[in-house]
Amino acid sequence: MSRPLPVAGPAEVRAAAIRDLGADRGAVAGVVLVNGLASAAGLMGPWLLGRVIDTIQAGSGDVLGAVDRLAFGAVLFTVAQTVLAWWALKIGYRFGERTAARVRERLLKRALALPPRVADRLPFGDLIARGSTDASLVAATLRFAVPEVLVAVVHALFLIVAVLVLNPLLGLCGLVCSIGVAAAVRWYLRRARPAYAAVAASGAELADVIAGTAKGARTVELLGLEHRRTQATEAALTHARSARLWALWLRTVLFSWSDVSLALPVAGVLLVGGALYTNGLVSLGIVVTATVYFRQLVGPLDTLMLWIEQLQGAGASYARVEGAAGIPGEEPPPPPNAQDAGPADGDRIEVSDAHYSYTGARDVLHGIDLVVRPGERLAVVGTSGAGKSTLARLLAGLDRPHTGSVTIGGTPVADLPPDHLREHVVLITQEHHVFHGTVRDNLRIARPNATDEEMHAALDAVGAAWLAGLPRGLDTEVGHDTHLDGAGAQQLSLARVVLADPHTVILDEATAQLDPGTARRTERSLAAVLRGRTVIAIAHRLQTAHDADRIAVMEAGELVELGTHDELVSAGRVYGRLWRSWHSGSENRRRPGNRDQVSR
Ligand SMILES: Nc1ncnc2c1ncn2[C@@H]1O[C@H](COP(=O)(O)OP(=O)(O)OP(=O)(O)O)[C@@H](O)[C@H]1O
Repeated sequence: MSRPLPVAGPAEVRAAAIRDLGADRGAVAGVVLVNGLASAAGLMGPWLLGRVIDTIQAGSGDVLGAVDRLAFGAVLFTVAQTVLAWWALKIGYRFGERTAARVRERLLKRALALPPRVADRLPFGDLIARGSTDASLVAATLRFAVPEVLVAVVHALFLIVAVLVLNPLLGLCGLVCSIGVAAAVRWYLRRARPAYAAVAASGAELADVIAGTAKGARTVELLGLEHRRTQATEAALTHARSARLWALWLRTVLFSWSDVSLALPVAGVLLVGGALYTNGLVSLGIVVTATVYFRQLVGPLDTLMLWIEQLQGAGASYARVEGAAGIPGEEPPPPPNAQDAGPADGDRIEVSDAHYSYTGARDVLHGIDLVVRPGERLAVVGTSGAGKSTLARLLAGLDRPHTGSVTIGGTPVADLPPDHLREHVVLITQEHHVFHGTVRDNLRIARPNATDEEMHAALDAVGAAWLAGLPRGLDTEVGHDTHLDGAGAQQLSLARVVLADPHTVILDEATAQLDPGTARRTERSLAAVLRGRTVIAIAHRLQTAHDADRIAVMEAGELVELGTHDELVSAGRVYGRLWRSWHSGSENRRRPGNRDQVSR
């Protein structure tokens, strides 16, 4: 079971948010400035309305002319406010898009920088949820929340300051009546953070269960585990649903409470303003202006409420996206000379007293000692679970033993940087991948500076005749312009091996599960790839072991026999027994193409 991925704490999320805002500080300042101007223009409308009322009430001079001028001014300021607010939002949205891209790129870079041995053990569904749902939520929030929140805060501040300047008593009255809103927000925030963290975690758990079922679909089908997997999915769904319902309930209370609270400042200002006006302490125009300002405050405060609620979910997602920085990378760092120097002592592979455990609780390899000579063909045989694939992973540098060593030319293979590693050793399994992009892109993964001639030669070597039929040759988009079948995709990945040109190739089930037709084509391609290289084959057929220079026999995590086919047959121990039982089997079992699986 893989350990859950780390989640960043509030301080780390704050630091990341400040970093993201700081990275585009020009845009942030632009939003605040332009929006400040828009808010200032917005204040003029209600003020001019108050002046209209006071002018009509005074009733002296050219009242109509004065009212016309004031009304024209109000129209001008309203237009100015609309244009400035649109401009502020435009700057804000652009900022949001840039920042969202930055957050996604950061997560992607972190995930890609993880060594395969670390990435392999991560909870797959959780990582996918962070890169998709969480990153999208953070991106959407940054895109809309930052500009809208800034706009609302600036607008609200301007309105409050304007009422305080207009009449401090009315301003204070409005603020006292706003306490209900503050109480609602405080109540909500105390509960919302853990609630949304639980929503995000239960979503990731659900993604993990679904991804696990999809990844192991074959095993689920073979072992009849459908009911158990359905039960696990239902349990995860129930968990996710109750977490979401709790968060929704909190949200419902917040909005009902704040709706009532938002009406109070307007009512308070009207009541106190009415009393002040009746006693001749304030003009009617000022009371109307202050009431309209407090009425207008509902708009930005509503926006802030909405975002406070949304930010809880986005905050939990931000914490999960940033938490990826805390995924432990490598165990011990590679020695400095391993970074630039390749193996010094030839291509000799040496496994010395290697112990390995997946979980830390139980060793699955118990002190393996093995030397593979350059150019040798070694077959590794053994019953299922004996540790063959684990040994293959250590030999390929995908993992390192917790004690002992696995070296190539004297250098620990897991310490070799990826570029050097693939020049020395490549593991071929039946899990080949075709990347979105052209055939050329797919091949240059193995050797970035490969020429067209070299790529054609590599595809030729593995018998990829389909290249000639592609509409745009190496520039054909795989998956878009053309579809490659299983054997074609395997040939493409084998051509990558030819280009990487490693001295050692490790084969683990490269063809074991393929249908006979595909397997035959793939084996022909493989033969071309293996020529002139050291080959370590996890042998699932005794014929493969028979053709090898030497055979290593594994049992329960130990290397129990090592020698040539003839030596092991005459020793009459584990391999000898296997060979005799296979050899004395039916004609049918020896027919070419039939698989005698040693490891099952
Ligand atoms: N990812 C893993 N986490 C925990 N234990 C594992 C993992 N992979 C393999 N094991 C365990 O390690 C032991 C060796 O497994 P390994 O796959 O290396 O054997 P194998 O000889 O290759 O078997 P097979 O022929 O069935 O593939 C087994 O007990 C297996 O259950």
